[in-house]
Amino acid sequence: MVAKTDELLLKVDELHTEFTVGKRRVQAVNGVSFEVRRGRTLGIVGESGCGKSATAHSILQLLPKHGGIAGGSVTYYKDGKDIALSALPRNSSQLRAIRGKEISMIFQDPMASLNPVYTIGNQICENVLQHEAIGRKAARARAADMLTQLGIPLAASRLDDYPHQFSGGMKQRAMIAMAMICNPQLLIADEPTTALDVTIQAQILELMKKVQQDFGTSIILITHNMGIVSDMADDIAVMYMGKVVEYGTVREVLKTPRHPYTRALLKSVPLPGLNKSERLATIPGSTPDPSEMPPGCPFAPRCGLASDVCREEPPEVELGGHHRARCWHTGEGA
Ligand SMILES: Nc1ncnc2c1ncn2[C@@H]1O[C@H](COP(=O)(O)OP(=O)(O)OP(=O)(O)O)[C@@H](O)[C@H]1O
Repeated sequence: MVAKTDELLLKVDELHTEFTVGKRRVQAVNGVSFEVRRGRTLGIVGESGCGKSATAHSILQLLPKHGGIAGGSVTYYKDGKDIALSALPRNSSQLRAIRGKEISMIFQDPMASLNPVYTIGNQICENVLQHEAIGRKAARARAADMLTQLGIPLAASRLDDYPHQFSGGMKQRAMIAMAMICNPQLLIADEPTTALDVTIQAQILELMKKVQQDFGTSIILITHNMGIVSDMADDIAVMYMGKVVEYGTVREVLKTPRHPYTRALLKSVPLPGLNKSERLATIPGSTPDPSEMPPGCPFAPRCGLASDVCREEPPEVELGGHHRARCWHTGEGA
């Protein structure tokens, strides 16, 4: 079992990512900062459209042509050196060498990422053949071993199957195998279980925990599900309208949430030991259009604590430890 540490692996600092849609400019990521430490899981949580995926895709610059990083930085710490990932051209050989080898991603929908015309084995081996000086036979053996570790019976013979011969849960395991085959330092999992039924969801999440324990992989887990975050993550970044509004360890954020949005999110999901006796609440109102953001705090129109001061950009308040929240009213309403 590999221990969790406090050593920095990735730092995202004041990241801005924009998309241009016709004449509109969408600020999908609007000054996001967080850290990922070795062997730990950071959960990024927030409602649909708050910029979770755009943040994840910005780390490896996996953005469409009409999108790009407009400010801030992403730094990867490797063997005592820091590499400014956001400063590398998106098709540079340096960035390509990191993608899939040191930092890899798994996506929500395995069907969108698995190619139907290639066998599972070919697709898993491709990654390792691309990044390592290894023969096809050795790559196949490693792929079979990885699938076995991920609980696929008779893995060596299943390598010749095509994606349509795998069930949903098996496809997601194959995706994890593809992402893990090069033993990356960081695995970014973007809603990895949303498309699966709850039993398989639980199995896949357990597998990700095991992979982390066995290999010491850091994980960024993106989800809209606070329950999954409370179960899986060590640290949490709560996002709202392209910003991290609260950040800290799971204990700091779940036990003493200080942003009204985090509190509202927590009241809207059943969490063991946290809100047993309370009725679940919904968050009133809806998120504003990201291309027409109101001035000041974007949550103010939906917030019970909002006052005149919230028309101004809220400060990021340091709350002790790693805990911080972006709000004028962090001391109220607990
Ligand atoms: N390829 C794109 N082109 C244009 N706008 C985009 C693109 N991808 C995301 N956006 C916009 O950026 C904002 C953030 O989207 P993003 O997908 O990052 O949110 P999310 O929190 O991951 O949502 P979900 O949970 O629904 O996946 C949204 O307003 C979205 O419409």
